[in-house]
Amino acid sequence: MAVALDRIRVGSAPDSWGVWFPDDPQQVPWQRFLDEVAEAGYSWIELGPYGYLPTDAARLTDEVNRRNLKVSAGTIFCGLHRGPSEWDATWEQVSRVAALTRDMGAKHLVVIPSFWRDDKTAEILEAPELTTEQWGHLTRGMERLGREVRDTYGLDIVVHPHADTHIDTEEHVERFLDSTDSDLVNLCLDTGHYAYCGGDSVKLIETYGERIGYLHLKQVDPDVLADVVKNEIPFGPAVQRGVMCEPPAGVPELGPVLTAAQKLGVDLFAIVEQDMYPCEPDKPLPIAVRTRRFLRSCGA
Ligand SMILES: O=C1C[C@@H](O)[C@H](O)[C@@H](O)C1=O
Repeated sequence: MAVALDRIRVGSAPDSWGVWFPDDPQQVPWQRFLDEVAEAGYSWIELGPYGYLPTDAARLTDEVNRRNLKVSAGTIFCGLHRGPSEWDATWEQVSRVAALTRDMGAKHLVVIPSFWRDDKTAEILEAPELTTEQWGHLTRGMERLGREVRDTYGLDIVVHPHADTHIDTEEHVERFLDSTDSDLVNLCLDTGHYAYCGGDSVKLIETYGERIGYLHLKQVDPDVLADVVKNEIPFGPAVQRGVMCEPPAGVPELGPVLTAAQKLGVDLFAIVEQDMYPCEPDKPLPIAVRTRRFLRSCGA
């Protein structure tokens, strides 16, 4: 009998329906996502890319309430390692997303660092390693973001390590955490991205427990990943090859991750995200139903 994971709040996100962009002909309409995520047995969702779901808070509230759904977070992308000149554009994006996130009753803003390699074209956009000066811009910029988002919108930022960004490997994630103030900046640990970049999620939860503010549950297919690493394939094409797979077929094992998170003794969102852009419209629902059932078997 699995341990009851009563501090874990499971949800899902547009990402698990193949949604990466606000508007794209290869994606399912937002009404279908909302209908199916509720049908699959989830009660918490994220906003996904801003503009995919309605951006009018009253309208979105009506749509989620009708389906007994609640919103756990919104998401932004930013390149604060480039220095203070990035602030105005970042804040302009943050203002829109954070206002909607707050108005939907959520408490978290997921912050994803910008990509150093283009998802679609594989073009190298920036060096994969930051200079010492850029690390300084990144950590001070994220602290400023954490402070201003909290003061202005009442939300906590949770920074999301991600493949093909500068916060990816164990070394980079630990460096980021060691260089930022825990009162201002914590982590959205994405178990799939962390495994993709060679990290061990259970170890990170056990050693940096007080910095884990939010979870994305995701698994990697180790065979596809070996090929991706060997051939230096960028993240977008890697997803098309199925590198992020349906639990429990991949790694890391999610039961031990959830048990380690439960032991932290705090309430934590654990939002399922199986990247699959682009996908056939009938593919996500059966996977979502099976994944929800699997997580229940783990106690969540
Ligand atoms: O949180 C996420 C948002 C997606 O758009 C992203 O690319 C995905 O991999 C992810 O983890």
